[in-house]
Amino acid sequence: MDFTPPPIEDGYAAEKLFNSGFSYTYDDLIFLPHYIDFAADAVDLSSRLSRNIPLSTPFVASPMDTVSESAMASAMAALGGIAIIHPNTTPSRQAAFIRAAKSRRVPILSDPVFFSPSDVIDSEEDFAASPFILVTESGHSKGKFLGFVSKTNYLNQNDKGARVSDYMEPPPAALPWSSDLARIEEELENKKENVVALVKDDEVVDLVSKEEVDRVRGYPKLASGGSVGADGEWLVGAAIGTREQDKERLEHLVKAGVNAVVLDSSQGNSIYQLEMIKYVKKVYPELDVIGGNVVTMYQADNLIQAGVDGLRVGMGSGSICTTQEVCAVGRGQGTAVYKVSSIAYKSGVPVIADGGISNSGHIVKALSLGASTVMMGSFLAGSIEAPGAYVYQNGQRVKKYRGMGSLEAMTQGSDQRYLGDTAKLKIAQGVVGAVKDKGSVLKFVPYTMQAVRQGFQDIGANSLQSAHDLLRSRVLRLEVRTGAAQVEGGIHGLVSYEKKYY
Ligand SMILES: NC(=O)C1=CN([C@@H]2O[C@H](COP(=O)(O)OP(=O)(O)OC[C@H]3O[C@@H](n4cnc5c(N)ncnc54)[C@H](O)[C@@H]3O)[C@@H](O)[C@H]2O)C=CC1
Ligand SMILES: O=c1[nH]c(=O)c2[nH+]cn([C@@H]3O[C@H](COP(=O)(O)O)[C@@H](O)[C@H]3O)c2[nH]1
Ligand SMILES: [K+]
Repeated sequence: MDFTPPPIEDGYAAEKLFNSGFSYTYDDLIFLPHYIDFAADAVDLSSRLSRNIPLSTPFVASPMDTVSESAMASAMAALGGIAIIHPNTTPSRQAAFIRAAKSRRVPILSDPVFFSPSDVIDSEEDFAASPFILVTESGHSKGKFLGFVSKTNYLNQNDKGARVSDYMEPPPAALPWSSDLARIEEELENKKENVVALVKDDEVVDLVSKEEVDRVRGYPKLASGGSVGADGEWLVGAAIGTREQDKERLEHLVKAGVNAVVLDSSQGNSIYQLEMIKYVKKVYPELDVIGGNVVTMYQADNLIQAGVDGLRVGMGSGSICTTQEVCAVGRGQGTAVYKVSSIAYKSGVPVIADGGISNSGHIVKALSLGASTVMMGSFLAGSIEAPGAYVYQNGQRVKKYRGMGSLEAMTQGSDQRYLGDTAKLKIAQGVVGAVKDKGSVLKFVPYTMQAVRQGFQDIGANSLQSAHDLLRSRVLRLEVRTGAAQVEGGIHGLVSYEKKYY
């Protein structure tokens, strides 16, 4: 008999841990630290959203109507990430969000509104999210630029029934649409003006105020030129469904210059999606198509065979998701990301870890388990760039955040997907809620990135590729945390505390 004890293992390699029959999520897992021979600042987090879309920041804003419209798209692109514009609206409005985001290269908070000179402003609401109303001969973006009305100007106007031409201000100095913040600042300074117009192909696309320039200047300096395509415009993605009418929607999006399209389903391994992938690849061979959602290797393999350029992973892991409860289907997000990535990388298909991200540690885990990017809803929904206004709830400033499968969101737009030809009964797979005010993504995303770099440094990965190499060569070691270990890993035993990350 051989009484030599088996070797003591210092943590498990991922493949051993994830073959144990458990569905693990991020909080169940912990990485063992490795060896550091580089500075945290040296960690390179550049990645790919899909086969042909490089990103310098591996962050993606979710296609949800309380997360991604034009302001989020320009801010995420400015940060080196990308937003996927939600489809819970008409095709032309979804396309307009893409156009608005792509028509400038500064992450200002604006969605331009156009009036004709004879129009009358009914109320402050006509300004929507923009501080200005632009007046053109036609009342649309195409047309001679005649002047503008600022919200302050309107509020100070005694005769609210007056036509805008009676009190609008004349067009300010103009700059090309692609001007950066420094160029705009210089022009404002030189002309001693408070506002400058951005023009593209002889059309006014937006106005930028000194106030907006100062606001953006107050955030951490943007590290790169952002996510920019070959045409010099920011990269913007958009989501569509898998119904016949989504083909027409896609045509609108392509005309607006969309850079990648996400097929938005909770269970992506369907005949509907396989057919849509083939259709998109045939009609728009240059366009990257991202399939999903999937959580198993089997599902992923089917979509890869059909030709996807990217995979979105997660079923029921989102903060507003009730899918696992309602349908009893899904997977712990840590396991899902690891399993799908372990097959997708062999075909060079990047994986988006979608849902369940609530802190920087979750991002480190998702990326180190094989994902190329993380997609976030709740993490971004409390920002000023997310659609909707802040309200007070129990003394806290919050913004609405809702699932796209919640009854409220379904009634708003995605009704047809549920009440298709046969389904008569509507079953919600998501809830409506609220998230805390987090300020601008231009501030908290750079801090989150830095925290992620520190996590990478601890595991000895100086890039995303290096983290994936450590994972696959079994150098990366991890363990499952018991309930008590999770309590220990959190804040505990204090009478009170204040949690501040930066
Ligand atoms: N990631 C997640 O865990 C989940 C996400 N969601 C989100 O909610 C939204 C809706 O998701 P789903 O309900 O999965 O939308 P979906 O549009 O993919 O599916 C809705 C229903 O329509 C059917 N369908 C789709 N295409 C069809 C076609 N061409 N012909 C006939 N029937 C067709 C589907 O089989 C399904 O029964 C999405 O934004 C999704 O991201 C919802 C649930 C879970
Ligand atoms: O079960 C669901 N019912 C819904 O109504 C719903 N809406 C969004 N999603 C998914 O959740 C992701 C965002 O999750 P987080 O807030 O955790 O980032 C998103 O990116 C989606 O994958 C839903 N899942
Ligand atoms: K959930």
